[in-house]
Amino acid sequence: MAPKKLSCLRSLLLPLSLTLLLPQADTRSFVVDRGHDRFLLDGAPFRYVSGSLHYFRVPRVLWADRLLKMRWSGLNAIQFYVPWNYHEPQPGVYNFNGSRDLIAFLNEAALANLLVILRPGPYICAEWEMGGLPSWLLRKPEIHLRTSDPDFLAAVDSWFKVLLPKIYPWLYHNGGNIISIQVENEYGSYRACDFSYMRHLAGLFRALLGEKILLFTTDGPEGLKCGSLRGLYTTVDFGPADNMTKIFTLLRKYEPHGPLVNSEYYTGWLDYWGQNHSTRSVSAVTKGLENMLKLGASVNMYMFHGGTNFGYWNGADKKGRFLPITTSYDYDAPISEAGDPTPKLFALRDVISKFQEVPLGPLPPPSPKMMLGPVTLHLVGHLLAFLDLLCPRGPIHSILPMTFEAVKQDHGFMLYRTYMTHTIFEPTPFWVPNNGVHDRAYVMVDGVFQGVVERNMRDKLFLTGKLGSKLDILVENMGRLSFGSNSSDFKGLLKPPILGQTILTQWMMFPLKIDNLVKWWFPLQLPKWPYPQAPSGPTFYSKTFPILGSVGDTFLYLPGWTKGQVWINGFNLGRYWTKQGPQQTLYVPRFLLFPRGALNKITLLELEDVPLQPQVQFLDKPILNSTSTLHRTHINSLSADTLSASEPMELSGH
Ligand SMILES: CCCCNC(=S)N1C[C@H](O)[C@@H](O)[C@@H](O)[C@H]1CO
Repeated sequence: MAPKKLSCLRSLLLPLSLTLLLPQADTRSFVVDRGHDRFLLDGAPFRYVSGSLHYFRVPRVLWADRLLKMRWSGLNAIQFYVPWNYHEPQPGVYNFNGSRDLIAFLNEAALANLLVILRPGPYICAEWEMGGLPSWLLRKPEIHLRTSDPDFLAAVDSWFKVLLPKIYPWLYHNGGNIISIQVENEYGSYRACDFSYMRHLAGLFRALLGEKILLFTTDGPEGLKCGSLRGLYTTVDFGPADNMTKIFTLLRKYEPHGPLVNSEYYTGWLDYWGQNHSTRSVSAVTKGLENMLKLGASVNMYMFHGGTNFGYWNGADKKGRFLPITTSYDYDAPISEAGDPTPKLFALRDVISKFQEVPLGPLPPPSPKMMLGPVTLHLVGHLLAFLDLLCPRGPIHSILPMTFEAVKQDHGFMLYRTYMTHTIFEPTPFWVPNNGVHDRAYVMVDGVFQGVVERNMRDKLFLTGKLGSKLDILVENMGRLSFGSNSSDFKGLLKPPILGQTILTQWMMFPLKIDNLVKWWFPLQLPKWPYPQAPSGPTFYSKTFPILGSVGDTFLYLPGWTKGQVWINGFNLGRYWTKQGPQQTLYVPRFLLFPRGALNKITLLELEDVPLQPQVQFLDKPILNSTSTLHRTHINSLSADTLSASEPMELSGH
């Protein structure tokens, strides 16, 4: 719905007298009043108290619920990114449908009476796959991302010439709810410091959005030098533990007048697989917010609702080593991953209420939760048994291994196959030089799982084999660097592996379309397993099951499983890594599940080791803070009723 119609809708909802007072598009304005260090909205002093949520981490059916809760919390604005790679999956192919319907999300925000601070990038960071940049940019391996590299700018121009005209009608002065737009993202933290790039972006935004919209930049205090640009309003980001006075004083060097703005006030923090769950205390977060509001600053809380990295969408950081982000983006945010208000939300609402009106009326209750299980899964088959279906076009042949990007495989998995050129009797070291496994390699000889070689790790495998034995290497893309990348994060085998003294050549690459197989081909007439031993390593498990009671949000718990990917009724729920933690459960929104006895289907691709009992549980609470060592104690501490089945179900096997 275009904003003009929207304002008509609003005029229907409001008493006529008030409608006459509503400013029409020609008198609407959102500007910086440098004389009084404040914003003006329609000419009146205005301060935003905003919160971030990412439509791309929340299924569309849940958008209205989350936005209502944010409005009720006392926010008058929301802030969100637009991930380029979410909307342009292939060059020139655009997707703004379903959970990618950006305009529908803007409309939902308007209906919730929330203004919008939009951050369209082109780079967004956000712990999102490649910081929002599409991986197909890397099909030109020499491209210099986030610079005035002509190849990069050509792709950026082409994308923004599609996106920006879509949001133009939604600019506040045109009758919409977008009050400001960020150019790039923390550019000052990027090594390039390419001012012609930033000037190009600013010019493009002005050309496509006009002169009225407020354009701004956001940087940490150390990034202001390279991240700010004349003509763009300068803002900062910092968290509760940072020195607000010092940072705002530094900001004044760039914006001597105008409102103080913290565009990312961290209410929590991100999680990496294998590290402890991050939290920020309620007291610290609320104290910091109050101090900023007392100064008259406008603040956006990052995140107010984090959501989930479904599918393969998580990004990664590099802090000495490669650190993939977890599937949960709970962020210890005021609204939990499952959409439930936390004590932090109520505490923040109390602070906001000291400075501006907060809506009255009850907050919607937490969503209904459901426990179920245990559900015992059955072996569907080894990944290699489905190779023809997973790679219907057959393999690509090359003397040296090719990257995911070179074969146009954006996400997920690729199988690399070669044959042993001589018999190896003694266990012989196998490795990939220059840390060239991006990111995890599951190694098999004639279908027998040998172990894992992973990025950052120096460990080697020791292999034996016969002349002509198949050497299969399943490589998993764990998500491209979203921050801290001084070079492009190509995926796959970046160097030819070495076995003993032999550089392995003559490769076949099988880009695997696993999601298609799970969605369309299961249940299958099981293909014959061609090897004598039982399948080990990458294997599919599955089960169909009815839900006899009422359906609710639930948290899939996979005790004893190691690492893999999960689909529920064909929806890619994301990665699990029980062995690493800290996340032990995956959020399952209730709308994914069929009620009243209809059959639901869970499918796992377990990449390493399967528990003796291939069971999973559906819990009514998440477990996000149990690293592998902690996990055992945690599981012992869970009350019996949480762990044991609520009641065993009659499971119809398929
Ligand atoms: C280790 C953090 C990497 C840098 N990211 C930082 S500081 N952040 C700023 C960045 O702009 C935002 O998109 C988020 O990525 C946020 C962390 O949640």
